[in-house]
Formats: sequence, structure tokens, C-alpha cells
Amino acid sequence: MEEEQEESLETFLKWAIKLGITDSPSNPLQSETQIIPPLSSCLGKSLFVSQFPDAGGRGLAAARDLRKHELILRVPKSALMTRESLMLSDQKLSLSIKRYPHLSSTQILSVCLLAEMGKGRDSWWYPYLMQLPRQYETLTSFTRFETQALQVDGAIWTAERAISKAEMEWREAIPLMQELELRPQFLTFRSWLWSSATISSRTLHVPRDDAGCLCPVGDLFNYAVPGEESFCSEEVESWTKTCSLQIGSSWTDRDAKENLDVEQVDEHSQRLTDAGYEEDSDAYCFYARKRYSKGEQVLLGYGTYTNLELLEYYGFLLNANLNDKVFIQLEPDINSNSWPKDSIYIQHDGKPSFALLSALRLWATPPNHRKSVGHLVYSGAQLSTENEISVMRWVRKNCKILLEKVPSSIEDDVLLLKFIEEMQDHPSLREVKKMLLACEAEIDAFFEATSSPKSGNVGELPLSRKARRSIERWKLAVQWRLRYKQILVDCVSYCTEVINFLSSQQISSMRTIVT
Ligand SMILES: C[S@@+](CC[C@H](N)C(=O)[O-])C[C@H]1O[C@@H](n2cnc3c(N)ncnc32)[C@H](O)[C@@H]1O
Repeated sequence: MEEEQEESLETFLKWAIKLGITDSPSNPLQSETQIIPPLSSCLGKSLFVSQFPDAGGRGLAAARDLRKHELILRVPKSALMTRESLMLSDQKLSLSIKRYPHLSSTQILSVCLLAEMGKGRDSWWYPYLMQLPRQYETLTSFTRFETQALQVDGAIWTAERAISKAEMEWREAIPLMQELELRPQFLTFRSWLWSSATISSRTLHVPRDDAGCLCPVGDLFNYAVPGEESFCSEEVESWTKTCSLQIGSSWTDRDAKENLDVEQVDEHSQRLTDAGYEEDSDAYCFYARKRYSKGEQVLLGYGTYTNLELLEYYGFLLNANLNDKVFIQLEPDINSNSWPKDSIYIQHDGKPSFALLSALRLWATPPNHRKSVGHLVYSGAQLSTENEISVMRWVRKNCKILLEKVPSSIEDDVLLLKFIEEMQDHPSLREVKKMLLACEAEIDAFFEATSSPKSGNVGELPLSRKARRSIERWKLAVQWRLRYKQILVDCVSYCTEVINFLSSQQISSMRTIVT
């Protein structure tokens, strides 16, 4: 199996070189007269394919030390898979699609992808199609059990909405797929979920096509949180998220220059983004977002996402995600519509967001004084010790309420994750049965949902294929809810610390007044 995969990868990289995909794009530092020997792969000069089990699986590693902002991969337009390129090469497809103008660009790309898959070896894209993952863990693939394992109403709702949207889009596209006479296996909802997850997790933004493009080799970069290198958060926040591997293309020269290491300023450092489609060279160009040492994984910032969004669009999440948030609902009398709902949250580090603090500071001010302190509130200033203590008490109380609503504790989830990992490593379960007691109900529900024998008598039985697939998504759901709870617990500690500090200040200033 592994040998087969390696062969298929080799064939793919040879195919890619014929299309002009290269990790040795004309390098200004290379002498003009230098003769480059013919390559057997499009990679090897700057990048190579490698496995990163704890950071995305298959990905791209640095083949040498890379400088920040250096051009490391170039994929010409002719190698990008788009609705346009697929329709241009298939007249029947193109004519049929014109009869379904109500379908969205993403639905059309999804149909085109399935039609291309249906051609098998006859497809011009065959070497690339063989490299696409066969399954995804995006929220649309979650079963009812896995969805419920998220535990938090908002997250469950997000998963259910994603699944019903996918189903609706599939139903709308069926007549077109039937007209194209796709084989029955490509007409199923399962196949639709595969193609839409391929698009959701792998397309790159291109101008004038909302569906984006599939970019051979370029879609092998795994994700790093934007802002983790030297960029400031305001710039990152302003990034848009219209396509799956969305790139921060809105930066200005000034922003980028301010963030450069002085010693690194060379002609490459004028490059402002990780990647983007460049009209002047008719190619997708990828740049090193930071300095990389040989062998290190080279990552791409697809955009800023919370863990739930990462799970929804890409099927993974990060333990340390600067953009993760727990949204907090304010009663109408607190918010009075001054702040957008999505600005009211607890940050990944447990601190209340700027908008949440501001809204609460105003609410904790007597109504007849609110007008006079408005300018202070909007500038982010604390109003008074009492006011700040009330705010922190409100936040702490509401975090505790949210923590009480979820059916398991952080300790339970940690134990359950250990159990799940043990189950993945030793599917016979013999050694892990002792853990069953703590999370018995949920574990039983898993066995029921995956039609596996109940936990009581699983001693030696290996897990079914269905169960093994489900475990990965169950684990993601537990990891997600654990991060959610951790943020709330951190917030409770943070508020308590601030309350204690402010109270002690209050006491000492009262003592000063008395003495
Ligand atoms: C554009 S592809 C990257 C290449 C992919 N690993 C592959 O083998 O084709 C995006 C997918 O890679 C995985 N991925 C990317 N970055 C990751 C990360 N930091 N942690 C875990 N999985 C990641 C997710 O499955 C995601 O949907």
C-alpha cells in the first residue's frame, strides 16, 4: 500500500513538472548562466513532500534553508483546476451547466470534480485526482453521535446547519449530474460530501471565481495560524475569508516593511503575502512566510479561523489557536446593539474581548452617567474600580453558567481523550477497559452509533471499519469541547485574579484615607 502511494506520488510530481509547476522559480539570486539539470520531480530544490503526523499529516518540508518572503513554488495558470478550465476541456459538461444557472459556483465546481473523477484514467487530471484524500473529517461528515459529542448548542447547531446545507446543495445538483450521466456511485450524497469537502478544504482564492481553484502541489501546504510569525493582530483580523486557503492579500507595502527583520531586507522581502494569484506572471506564487531551516515543515496561513470554523471547513483544529473564541450572549439591555454579536467573546487566552468589556462597562454604569463616560468606554479605558469589579463578576458568573451547562467536566474529557487514543492504538481495548467507568455513557453511545459490541464485552474484538472512522471525528469533537471549556475556565481564573487585585487596591486605598 505504502509503495503504491509512493509510486503514485512520484507519477504525480513528474506530471506536475510537465505542467511547469516548479519549486525552483527563476531565482534572482541564481546566476543567469547557471545550467539547471533536468529534474525528475517538480520539487526538491526548495521543498519536498514529507509526513508530519502531529501537524497535518502529508505536507511540504524545506529542502534547504529558506529565507523569509522567498518565492518557493510557482504553479502556472494552466495547471490550476477551475470551473473554467474543466468546462473548456469538456463541451458536454459546459453545455449542460449552462442549463442550470441557479447553481452556485461551488456547486458547479463540485459537479465538475465528480464528473472528472468519473472519467477515471481517461481524465487529464488523473495523476492529481489520485493524490486527493479519499475521506475528510469536516463537520459535514459528522454523524449524529459525533455532532452531539460537541456538547455545546451553538457548535451542534453549526454542524447540523452545515450538514443540511450540503444536503440541499446536493439535491439541487442531482438533475445536472443525472443529465451528465454520472455513474450511480458519483451521484450519492457520500460522493457529494467528498467533492464539497475537497473544495472546502483545498481551494485557493482566484480572482473572478468565487469557487476558487484546486492547485496541484500548492494544496499540499498545511496550515499555520496567521499572526504567529511577526505580523500584528489588527492586520490579521482584517483578512477576508471568502475562499478556503485564503491569503492575506490586502496588506500594504508599509505594513509589511514594518514587520521585516532589518537583516532580511532583500528583494524577496518586498513580497507581502504567503501566496496569491499573480496576473502579471499568470501563476499562483507561494512565498516563505518566515525563515525555515532545512527539513522544517513549510506552512501556509489560509486565513483566521476559530477552532469550530477550522473543523467546519478543514476537518481539524489546533490546540493553540490565537483566533479561537467562546462567544457570549448578552441580554438586549446590556448590548443595546452597539456591538456586533461576533465581537462579544472570550479570547483564546481566557480574556474578555474589547467589545465585551466595553459593553459591560457601560452597562455597569448608572444610566444617567452613561452618556458622559461613552468616550472613555469606546477608547477601552476602565471606568472605576467598582465598575471593573462588577464587569469581572458578570463575566465570571456567565462563564460558570456555560460550564455548568455542558454534561462533562474537563477532567472527564481528558480521560475520555486518553481512552480514545488508546482505542486507536490498541483497538482490542483490553488494556483500556478500566477507563470505561468514568465515561461509560458516552462510550456506550459510541458503540451503539457505530454498531459495535457494547463496552461490557468488547475485550478482544477489533473495531469495525465504521467505528475506526468514527473515532477520529469523535476525538475531534472531544478536543473541541475541551478547548471550549478550557477557555471558560481560564476566563474564570482571569476574572478572579482581576477582582482580587482590584479589591486589594480598594482596601489599601481605604486604609490610606483612614490613616
Ligand atoms: C490544503 S490541505 C493540506 C495538505 C494535506 N495534509 C494533504 O495531505 O493533502 C488541508 C488539509 O490538511 C490538513 N491540515 C492542514 N493543516 C493542518 C494542521 N495544522 N493540523 C492538522 N491538520 C492539518 C487538514 O486535513 C486540512 O483539511
